[in-house]
Amino acid sequence: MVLLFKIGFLDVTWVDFVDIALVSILLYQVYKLIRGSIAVNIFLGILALYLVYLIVRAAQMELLATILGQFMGVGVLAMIILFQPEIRKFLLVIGRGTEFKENIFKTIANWRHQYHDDFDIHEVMEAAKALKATKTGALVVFSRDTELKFYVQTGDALDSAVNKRLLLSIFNKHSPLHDGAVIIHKGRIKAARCVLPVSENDNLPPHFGLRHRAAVGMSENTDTLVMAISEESGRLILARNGKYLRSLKLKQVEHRVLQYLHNDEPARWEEEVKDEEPEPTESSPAKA
Ligand SMILES: Nc1ncnc2c1ncn2[C@@H]1O[C@H](COP(=O)(O)OP(=O)(O)OP(=O)(O)O)[C@@H](O)[C@H]1O
Repeated sequence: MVLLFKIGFLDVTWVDFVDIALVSILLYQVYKLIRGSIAVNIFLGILALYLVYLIVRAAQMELLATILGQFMGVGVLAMIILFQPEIRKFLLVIGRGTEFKENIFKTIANWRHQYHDDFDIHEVMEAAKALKATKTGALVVFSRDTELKFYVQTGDALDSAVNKRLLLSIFNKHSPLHDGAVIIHKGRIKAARCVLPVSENDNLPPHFGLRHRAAVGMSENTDTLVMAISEESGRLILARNGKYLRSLKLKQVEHRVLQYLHNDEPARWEEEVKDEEPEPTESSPAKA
């Protein structure tokens, strides 16, 4: 190994620089992933404990080092349990971003096109327009690649074509199916009344109720695009990868849904989300 310089008894090589750079990137990515959730506090706590352990061990404080060493011994297992949702999310992000996956998608593009032609997005948009106008709460999950069997099973299976009247009937306040979410996959309404995971992100606006938290939570945990319409204000949000867009015009919503379905989303979707205009206050009504 090429020795760059020495600090006391430490031999510093270029590999050490690469090592430090990679660890820094990894830590930053982990921080970015868990930022805003309570997991960040646990992560910082574990990091602080580990640093203390390193110092204690270097100072050869045997007793304290042994006690902290016990914690560190079970640390990996504890971290897997504590960070289970974040690890899932991390692996999902990696899997989603690989070139391999992109190539596969391109290869089967024709098949994808055929299936999306079966699905008339205007039916959903017309339904969304009516739901917003009548302030009818709605939660719709678009799943491009997976059937979401686990979530479908939490509701009532339907397997019907997507059409405006059916969506309006489902979300009608007097319908027994109106509670929970509708899942759309391969141009079919797979199920209604589905229960979605609720986001624990502390940074979501306080006025977000369970419906919106469920939309964001679902997008955190799965590779889906979720649309929520508020019963209180008629406001619509689109959630993706734990982020959300609001104040969108219906044309923009349609565009986003199509981009998602055709796997043609802008690389900077998440950054764009952060730049969205702030939620209007009570005195300034929502635009969407
Ligand atoms: N985890 C969940 N999964 C699926 N649907 C949910 C979930 N949590 C809430 N909902 C749906 O949201 C509805 C309203 O919940 P809540 O009143 O807390 O939301 P809200 O955001 O305040 O309402 P709104 O968005 O209409 O203003 C519930 O009746 C249910 O249909």
